[in-house]
Amino acid sequence: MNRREGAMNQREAPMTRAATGHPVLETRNLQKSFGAVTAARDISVAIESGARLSVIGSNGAGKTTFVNMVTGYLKPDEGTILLDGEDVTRLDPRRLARRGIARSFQIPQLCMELTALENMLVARAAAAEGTVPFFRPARTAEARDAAMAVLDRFGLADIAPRPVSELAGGVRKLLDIALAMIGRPRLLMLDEPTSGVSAEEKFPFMDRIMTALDQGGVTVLFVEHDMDIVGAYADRVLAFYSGQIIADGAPDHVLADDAVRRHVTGH
Ligand SMILES: Nc1ncnc2c1ncn2[C@@H]1O[C@H](COP(=O)(O)OP(=O)(O)OP(=O)(O)O)[C@@H](O)[C@H]1O
Repeated sequence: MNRREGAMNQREAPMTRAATGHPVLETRNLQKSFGAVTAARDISVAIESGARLSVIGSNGAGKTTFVNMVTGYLKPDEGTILLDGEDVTRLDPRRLARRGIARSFQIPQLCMELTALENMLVARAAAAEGTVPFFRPARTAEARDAAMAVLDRFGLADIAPRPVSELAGGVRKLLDIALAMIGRPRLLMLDEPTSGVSAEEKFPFMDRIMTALDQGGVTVLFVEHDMDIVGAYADRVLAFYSGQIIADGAPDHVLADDAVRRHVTGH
């Protein structure tokens, strides 16, 4: 059974993966404005361990603002962020990364001149030390083995010695996610993982990512505009509109919601 068939079955019995306990992440009444624009209004949500949660919404709905607040790139004006029950609202991205929140970006954040493996070693040292030691990537055999194990999980072992500048866009995206996994995060945020991936490639691409992430035992939150991908790979969907969550639940339920059809999917 591939991931897509698995996801179909999950939709009949949504959230089965989520039955493992307390929320990894909880936000309470998050508020953020930019001048007259309210980008987050009273965002309260609990994300359970093991979830595959997709964040959807049209342009400007507040998805990135939410992800940026949870990963420490933006400070909320009001509200609280709890990681495993601990208040982390004021922590910066580096400290949050060390506490187990990792993210990938729509445009991969990689060092082009370094090889894939060297990028992994820099990321590993950064995860361990909390700084980005460009001139001191982790070089022990243990660090190398750990980096190769993560590359292997993503099917990237063969490109380990190649400079990132030589790699295709899709491979760079995979490497960026592998990089985020090197610190063994508890929660991984993916920003539009399939953007720029062709229609034929997007399902195999997501299968590869999700299989690798399943092995890593990480809770995943992904921002996504492609509803086929959302329907196939999420077990829960948060729909944003105008800085608010307008629907939250299993994909079938959220994608059939009238307000979501009106404001998000455009049906
Ligand atoms: N740094 C900023 N300064 C001013 N306004 C901002 C800033 N960041 C976001 N906004 C505004 O906040 C609102 C929410 O933006 P946000 O980027 O969170 O939406 P989004 O759902 O991620 O959209 P997209 O899908 O286009 O990335 C928008 O009106 C946006 O213009």
